[in-house]
Amino acid sequence: MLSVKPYLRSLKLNPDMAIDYDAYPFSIPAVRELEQIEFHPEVTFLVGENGAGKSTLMEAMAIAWGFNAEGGTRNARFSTADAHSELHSYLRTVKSFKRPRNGYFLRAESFFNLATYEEELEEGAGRVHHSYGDKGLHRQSHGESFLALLQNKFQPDGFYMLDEPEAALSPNRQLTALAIIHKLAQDRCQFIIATHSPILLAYPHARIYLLDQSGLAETRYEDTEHYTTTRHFLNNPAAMLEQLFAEENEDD
Ligand SMILES: Nc1ncnc2c1ncn2[C@@H]1O[C@H](COP(=O)(O)OP(=O)(O)OP(=O)(O)O)[C@@H](O)[C@H]1O
Repeated sequence: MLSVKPYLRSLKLNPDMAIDYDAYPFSIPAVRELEQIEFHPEVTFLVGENGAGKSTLMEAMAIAWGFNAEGGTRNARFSTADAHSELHSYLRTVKSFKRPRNGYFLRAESFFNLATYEEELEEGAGRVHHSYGDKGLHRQSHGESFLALLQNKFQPDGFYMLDEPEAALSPNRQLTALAIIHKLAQDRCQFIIATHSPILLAYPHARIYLLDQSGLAETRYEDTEHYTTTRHFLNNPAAMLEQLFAEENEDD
C-alpha cells in the first residue's frame, strides 16, 4: 500500500528552464549542483556552513509547497520588504496523494514579527492567545513563545518546515522540541529542518543533507561538523582553546 507520508516526497530542478549560473541563487554551489532531494517521512535536515544556501533552499521549497515566503501557515498573508529569490519557480516537486491537514513554515529571523501579526489576527477574531498558550506572546520570552508555538499550533497530520528553530532555545528546550517533534512524527507529521544544532540533528533515523562547495549530498550524523566539532570541543575545551588562540597569535 502506498503510504501517506512523506507529504513532500522529492524535488529537483526543472531541466527545461534557462538558468543563469552567475547570479543568485544559482551562484550558490548547493543550488547549482542540486540534482534531487528525497525527503524522509519523518524528519529531513539541511545542514551546512553559514552562507551555504540552507535558507535560500528552505524558502524556495516553502513557496513551492504553498507557504507564505515570510513564514506562517498556508493562509498567512504577512509580508515585509525582504525580497525572496525566484528559485521556487525552478523546482519540480513530487507530493503525496494525501494533503496534510496542518502546516507551518517557521523562520527564526521573522518569527517574532509574524507571531505578532498572527496573534493580532486571533485577537481580532475573538480568540485569546490560542497559538501561544494562556500567557500570550508578549508576556513570554523569545524562546518561551517559540516553544509555545510548537506545543499549541503544531497539530497532527501536518507538514512543517523549520529554519533554525534552535535560535531561541536553550539546550534543555531543544530537547523538549525534539520530544514534541518525535510525538508529532508519530502522529503523521513530516518535518524539514535547517539547523546548526548538534542536539536537534541527533533525531534518530532522520535524513541529513549537507550543503557545501561541492553541492548537496546525504551525510551521517556522526560525520557532520556539528557533531565532530562539538564533541571534540566538549571533550577538552581548554586544549582546543589553547590551540585556537595560539593559531590566532601566529596570524597576527
Ligand atoms: N537576496 C539575495 N541576493 C543575493 N545573494 C543573497 C541573497 N540572499 C542570500 N544571498 C547569499 O546567498 C548565500 C546563501 O545564503 P543563505 O541565507 O541561504 O545561507 P544559509 O546557509 O541559510 O546561512 P546561515 O547558516 O548563515 O543562515 C549567502 O552567500 C548570501 O550572502
